[in-house]
Amino acid sequence: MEILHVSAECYPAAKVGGLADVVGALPKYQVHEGAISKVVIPAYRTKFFHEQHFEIVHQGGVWIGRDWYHFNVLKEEKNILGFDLYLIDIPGLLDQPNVYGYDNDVERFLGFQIAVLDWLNEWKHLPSIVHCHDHHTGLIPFLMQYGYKYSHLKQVPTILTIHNAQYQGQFGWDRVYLLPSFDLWKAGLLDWGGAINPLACAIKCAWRVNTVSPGYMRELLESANGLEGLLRMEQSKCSGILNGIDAEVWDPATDPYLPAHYEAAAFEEGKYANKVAICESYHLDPSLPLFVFIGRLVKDKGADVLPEIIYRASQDHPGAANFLVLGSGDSEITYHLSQLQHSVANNYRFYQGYNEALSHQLYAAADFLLMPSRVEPCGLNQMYALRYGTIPMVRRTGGLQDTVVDFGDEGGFGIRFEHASAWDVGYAIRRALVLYQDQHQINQLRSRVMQIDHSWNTAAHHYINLYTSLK
Ligand SMILES: Nc1ncnc2c1ncn2[C@@H]1O[C@H](COP(=O)(O)OP(=O)(O)O[C@H]2O[C@H](CO)[C@@H](O)[C@H](O)[C@H]2O)[C@@H](O)[C@H]1O
Repeated sequence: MEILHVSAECYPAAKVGGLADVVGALPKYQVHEGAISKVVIPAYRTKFFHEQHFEIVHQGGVWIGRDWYHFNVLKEEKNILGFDLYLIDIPGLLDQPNVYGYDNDVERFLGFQIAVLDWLNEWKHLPSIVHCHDHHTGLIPFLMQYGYKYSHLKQVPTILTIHNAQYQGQFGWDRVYLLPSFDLWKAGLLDWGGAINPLACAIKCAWRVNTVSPGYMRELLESANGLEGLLRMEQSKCSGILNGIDAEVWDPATDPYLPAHYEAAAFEEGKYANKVAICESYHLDPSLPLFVFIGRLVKDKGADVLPEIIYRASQDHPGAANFLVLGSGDSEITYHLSQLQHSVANNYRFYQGYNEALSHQLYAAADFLLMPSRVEPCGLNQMYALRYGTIPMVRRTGGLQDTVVDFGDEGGFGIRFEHASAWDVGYAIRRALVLYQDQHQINQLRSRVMQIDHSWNTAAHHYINLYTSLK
């Protein structure tokens, strides 16, 4: 079986968030399962692009409306990720340092998709599956079915994985001329709500659709940023498969970013050494419980309530806990988090920006990880926290609900709350502080959570079963 994953991100080549982690790990585990799994992403000008070696395996040209671009398909030479990685290099379109955030993102990702299909058209054999991730690749299932140039690819099954249905990549019909010619009788498949909607189009045209947790799949049928009705209509081909984590990259026993290593059998000394290292760097008292937040600073992650949560906790329990936030995103949230450093001077630090090394160090150093997400399709952070012996504190939603059981319930190990409000999270923090006083109990929980297996083994198997059902 040969699978081609098409995505905008893949760790470590290009990462903005969890999509990269999934596309950087799932194929590796599929290779372990005996499949041939390949990944193709755009050739952004990232550190990885400059540092690795590539060979050109295909050359072509794409029309985006009236503009013509030459493109190269590059293959990473040494197979350092454990699977074949291909980059679509389109000078003038994709040769930028960042993944998203340009005025011409519509043209950039259209160019990427068209180049992938043009390249695929030239393969001497066909892959068994084309697996598309999120809206940046959402027009591929449609074009494989109805694009005149790609009739050769009609029989290849397509899968869409929805990592986040909030983002759909819509653009106006005035730009339909950017697409390669297709059967106009099928134009309705591109449309949702009067615009071209790549995510909606993929939900209609992919052979199977899945989300990254069963809980999120159920939620989307009720509320999916306008796509709930469509998902209900297509429900028979939809399912939820819980993400895993790359247990080789995320392993406190070997993680190269950590100053001290540890494992479940003997974690206390090593985990504490990581906490001391972070507290020294950030001038915090290591004897206090450390609460961290890591993630994109957007409302969906509940980041807008963090300032109030932290301020209130510092008022209700003066000098009893430390907070450290690592993130970047919305400018208003960033401003409030920065300002908070003046009012909670001794017990709160804010690292604004993206820092992969620091994120690993924080999962290891923290006692508690805060995730007040309003929307969380799966969430990887809570699984990384568990692996590093850190107790996750999560809102009861999506994949968080599927992976974290409250320690007050039978077999539980985390802290759950209902609402992304300062009141609810404040109560959860109160419970965490009481738990922290009982070092025996918290150590038992830490030891237990470190042993939970969230590796990709199970999920990789589910995906292979899904592909096999399409043969
Ligand atoms: N400032 C920063 N510095 C360093 N690292 C940072 C960082 N901000 C975030 N990260 C890292 O980015 C990843 C975030 O992953 P998530 O799954 O939580 O979120 P995301 O919303 O991006 O993904 C979407 O896709 C994934 C994958 O399917 C789903 O789990 C999720 O629910 C869905 O919203 C983690 O590896 C985290 O450590």
